[in-house]
Amino acid sequence: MSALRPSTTPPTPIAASPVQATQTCPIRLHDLTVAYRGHPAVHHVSGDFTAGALTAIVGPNGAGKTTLLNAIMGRLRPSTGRVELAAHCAGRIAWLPQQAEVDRTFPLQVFDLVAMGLWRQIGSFGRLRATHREAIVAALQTVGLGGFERRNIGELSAGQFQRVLFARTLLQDAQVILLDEPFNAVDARTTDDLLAVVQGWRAEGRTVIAVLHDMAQVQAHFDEALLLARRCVAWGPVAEVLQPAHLASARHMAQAWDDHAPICEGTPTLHRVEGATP
Ligand SMILES: Nc1ncnc2c1ncn2[C@@H]1O[C@H](COP(=O)(O)OP(=O)(O)OP(=O)(O)O)[C@@H](O)[C@H]1O
Repeated sequence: MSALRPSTTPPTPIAASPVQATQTCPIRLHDLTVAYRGHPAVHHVSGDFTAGALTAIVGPNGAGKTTLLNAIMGRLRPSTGRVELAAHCAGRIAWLPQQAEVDRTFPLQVFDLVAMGLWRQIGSFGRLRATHREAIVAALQTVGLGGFERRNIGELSAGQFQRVLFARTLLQDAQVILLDEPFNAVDARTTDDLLAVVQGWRAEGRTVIAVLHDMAQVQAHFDEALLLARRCVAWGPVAEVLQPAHLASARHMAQAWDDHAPICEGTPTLHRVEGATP
């Protein structure tokens, strides 16, 4: 078994496949409401995600952040409104769920899990060629896990497993990458390494949308923020969204929540701050 520790292996970039540069909005929300058993978790949200930008979705616990990601992925059906995906994004959205959603008892080796990122290229019955194997090894090296190929995923620490999921995402060659609390329960070194991967996606023109709780992280690394408290409190450049008044408003809305509220309780709200640039 390899004795390599990820924290001693600096990430090294692999040759990224080029992303078609486009300014077309990849995802547009049209008055989107998503409810569970009639109770809205995301309520009347409209706006565009900026192409090629890093957007953080922030807000209190229960604000609807994961629900919104699930709606974008098509895993939840809107009650009203819709999610519009640009044509160039069809089938090219990667999704990295919260670790708690992944069953790590499944007997699977790191190499095979990362190889799943090539599914779009290879298909269900395709065979891995030498170039695919090289790409898998390179992706693992990029996330600091060179030598971990034959480890069982159940043997990895939370941080190591998150690196593996990032390696799989690297191979997906997605136009849009959705990350749900990607740095939860991982240490500072791993977070820094994975943030470098995220910055690499940005440099390649990919659109990244991440649910985050660490506001300092958002301010330091992200271009835009969508502040949710079931409704959209503010959406635009990070510095404009993360103002004390907006954060207080989100906290107030969270405290005022009524879990038995009807599905439509007022006029739609939207505070997309204009002038955003990636
Ligand atoms: N499967 C479900 N069935 C019923 N209600 C749900 C379900 N999933 C989430 N909810 C409710 O929807 C609301 C939004 O949940 P969601 O997980 O989207 O919030 P979040 O902003 O991601 O929260 P956190 O920061 O705590 O992860 C919450 O009130 C939650 O209880």
